[in-house]
Amino acid sequence: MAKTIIEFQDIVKEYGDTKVLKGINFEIEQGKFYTLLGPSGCGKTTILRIIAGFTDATRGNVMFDGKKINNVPANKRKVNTVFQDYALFPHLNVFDNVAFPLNLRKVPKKEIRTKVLDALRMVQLSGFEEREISEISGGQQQRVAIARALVNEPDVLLLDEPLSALDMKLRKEMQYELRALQQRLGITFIFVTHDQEEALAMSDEIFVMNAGQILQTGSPVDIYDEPINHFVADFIGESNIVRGHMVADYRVAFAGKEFDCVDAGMRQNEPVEVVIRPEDLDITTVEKGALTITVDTQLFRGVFFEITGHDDTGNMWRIQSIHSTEVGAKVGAYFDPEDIHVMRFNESEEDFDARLETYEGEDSDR
Ligand SMILES: Nc1ncnc2c1ncn2[C@@H]1O[C@H](COP(=O)(O)OP(=O)(O)OP(=O)(O)O)[C@@H](O)[C@H]1O
Repeated sequence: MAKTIIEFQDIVKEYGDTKVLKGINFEIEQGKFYTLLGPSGCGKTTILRIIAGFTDATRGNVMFDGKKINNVPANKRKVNTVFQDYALFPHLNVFDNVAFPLNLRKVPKKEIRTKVLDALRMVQLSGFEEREISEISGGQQQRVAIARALVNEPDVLLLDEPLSALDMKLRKEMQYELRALQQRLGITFIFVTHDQEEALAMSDEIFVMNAGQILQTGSPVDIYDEPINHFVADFIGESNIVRGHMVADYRVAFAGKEFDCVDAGMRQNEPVEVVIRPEDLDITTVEKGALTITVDTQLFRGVFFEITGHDDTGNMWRIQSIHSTEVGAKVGAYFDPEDIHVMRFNESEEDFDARLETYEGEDSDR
């Protein structure tokens, strides 16, 4: 296992009566790409600011490389931040922007030149040294900001929504670039976004946040396939979420019927929520379907038809199918038992992980 570089121990942040972080615990391992993902105002930037030393936590400890750093000033921490608006100096050229932190530290001129040229090479901007900031594109400005953050050779790079000012095409390109850069340098990246697609595409580990809390931690695949609750299932990707109850281990009821599933460890008759992703549902004839759906809308999305409809008990369903149908038609919907994901109400992440571990093992032996 890689070394833990940053640890948050029960971090609380209050502004007056408002608690914006409600007891945050996590460990960040060296050399991985982490993403803090959550809606606006959930506390992502506040976490970055506490790591950087721009804001103090009200309670709790921030550990860096095993040592408490609560009282270490920002300029003494081995972290650097890339801000959303890049915060470049418009009156300085590319070279001088990147050199700025080194000039501040009174690094010798010759060393500055080597380090700046190295940093610009890392972000593929060699030859742009003399350009003014106004003479380069948004994506290039972004890379200058990253070069400036890298020039101090931080152990951890904090990136606060660094792609949000870019248009969609450039944003996608920069996602590849940032990911490749992180893997090449082996520096720990902590990236903030409210864009779930971006988080899924780029991260080794995602912390899904809401209202000052981390709801779930895991790899993109884990979080997508096994969301802990309604919020996470809804926030990450598209979901059908319907209510039901557990009949027994590996047997769940919803939409007035019973189905085999791969989830277990709940009480008999316990009310649950069931998630099935639209891409895991397909349409067939009513006779062959597991559920009968009346089609409400159909949109052609290029690679698939996006069909919405309702079942006999009033649940709404979204289906992505390569087959087309007609509005008003009755179709059968089908899915595999492993595509049903059952969620308990108010299960803690610890209990959720323990249950998954126990029953996933059993399930594969069945
Ligand atoms: N200096 C401050 N004084 C009072 N409240 C603050 C201060 N800074 C942040 N907040 C509040 O703390 C909460 C969390 O803010 P934060 O910027 O961490 O959220 P965020 O998840 O990064 O949001 P966004 O994606 O919009 O940047 C918000 O409700 C915000 O209004």
